Amino acid sequence: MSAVERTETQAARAPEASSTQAAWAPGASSTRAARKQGARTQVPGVQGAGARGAGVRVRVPAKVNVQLAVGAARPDGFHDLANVFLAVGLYDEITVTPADELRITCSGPDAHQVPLDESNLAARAAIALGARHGIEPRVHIHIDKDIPVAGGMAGGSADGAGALLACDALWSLGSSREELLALCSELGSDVPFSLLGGAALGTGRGERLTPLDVGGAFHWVFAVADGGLPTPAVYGEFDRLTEGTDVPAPAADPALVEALRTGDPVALAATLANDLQPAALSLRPSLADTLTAGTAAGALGALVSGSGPTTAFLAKDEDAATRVAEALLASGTCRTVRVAPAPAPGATVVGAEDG
Ligand SMILES: C[C@@](CO)(OP(=O)(O)O)[C@H](O)COP(=O)(O)OP(=O)(O)OC[C@H]1O[C@@H](n2ccc(N)nc2=O)[C@H](O)[C@@H]1O
Ligand SMILES: Nc1ncnc2c1ncn2[C@@H]1O[C@H](COP(=O)(O)OP(=O)(O)O)[C@@H](O)[C@H]1O
Repeated sequence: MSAVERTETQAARAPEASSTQAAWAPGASSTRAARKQGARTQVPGVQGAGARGAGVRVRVPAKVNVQLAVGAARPDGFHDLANVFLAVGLYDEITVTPADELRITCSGPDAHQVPLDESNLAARAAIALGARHGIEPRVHIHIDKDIPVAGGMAGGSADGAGALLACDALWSLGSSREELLALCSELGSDVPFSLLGGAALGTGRGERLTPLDVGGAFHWVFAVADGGLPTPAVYGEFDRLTEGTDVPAPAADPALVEALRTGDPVALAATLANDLQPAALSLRPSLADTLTAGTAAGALGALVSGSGPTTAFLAKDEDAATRVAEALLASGTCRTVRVAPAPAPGATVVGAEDG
């Protein structure tokens, strides 16, 4: 097998193989809630999930921001964006099964970096959905994490959207897409897109989505850096770097939207843009070497993914992506590389699990 890890060949990991776990009770149970929970073990549309103790497994993609136009800081501390999201084929899998109390476990190479308390976005999603419907979130949430943590690829958001969809199915709530998207936007600016997938323009703080057409497959290489970059720190550095300047209102680039629509990688590469890139490079200057290495290896375009520190490289085709990935690995300018196609579907129920 090539030195380049391919997402398609990754073996499924069992929830039991988790490397970290934690449990807590989110509050006293109400009788009504307990009754509701007990009555809702059937998952419509998922074969074999009606048995007591069965769970729901959901797959959720990572994202790259092909355009991230950032406006000035708003009074609430957020920034207005024109955020063109593209979902890529790197996935976390979230499995939710009935349990005595809310419990969260995580497996995967970066599992030790994932918080296992109520700050975990998957836990927050289960609590929020339960609260809306008077259900105690007595579930075991297992995250099989393949998306780099704190890497600008929305891994936490993916887990939030995945847990929401999985709990909705487990509890047979049948929430509409609009209801789920509204809950997602309460969890975080990027969470609605993790549910939607494909490509979309995010306005406001990124949570108001307009789906975009994508006319073909794009082949991406991601260089994963050592350590993460906290998103608030990168926005803070953006504010510092733009202080005293007139920050224009963010707007989507029509040429980029057209490049997505026609599936043209050369045109997309020419229009890639990330206003957070100078801030990420200011906080992590070594990322410039990674960008240079990928470009020298033949990438059509290169940019920091969102707030970083993952860097993203658009290749002409699958073979070119493999060559860029191998050159990046050999350059020693990143911790690891991943190859992934785009677009990828949003959060999807992929099966039932025995409890
Ligand atoms: C930069 C982006 C690009 O898609 O993603 P990442 O690269 O981190 O994955 C997003 O804007 C991150 O979205 P997300 O990570 O969901 O952010 P949130 O939880 O809503 O906010 C975390 C913090 O980021 C800052 N923030 C976020 C969104 C926004 N439009 N303006 C901001 O200033 C704020 O400081 C906020 O307190
Ligand atoms: N389920 C989760 N997976 C990963 N990180 C999480 C999760 N829940 C909360 N977090 C927190 O969110 C932070 C950002 O992680 P992540 O979403 O992976 O990166 P980014 O915001 O750069 O896309 C992490 O440092 C971690 O503290």
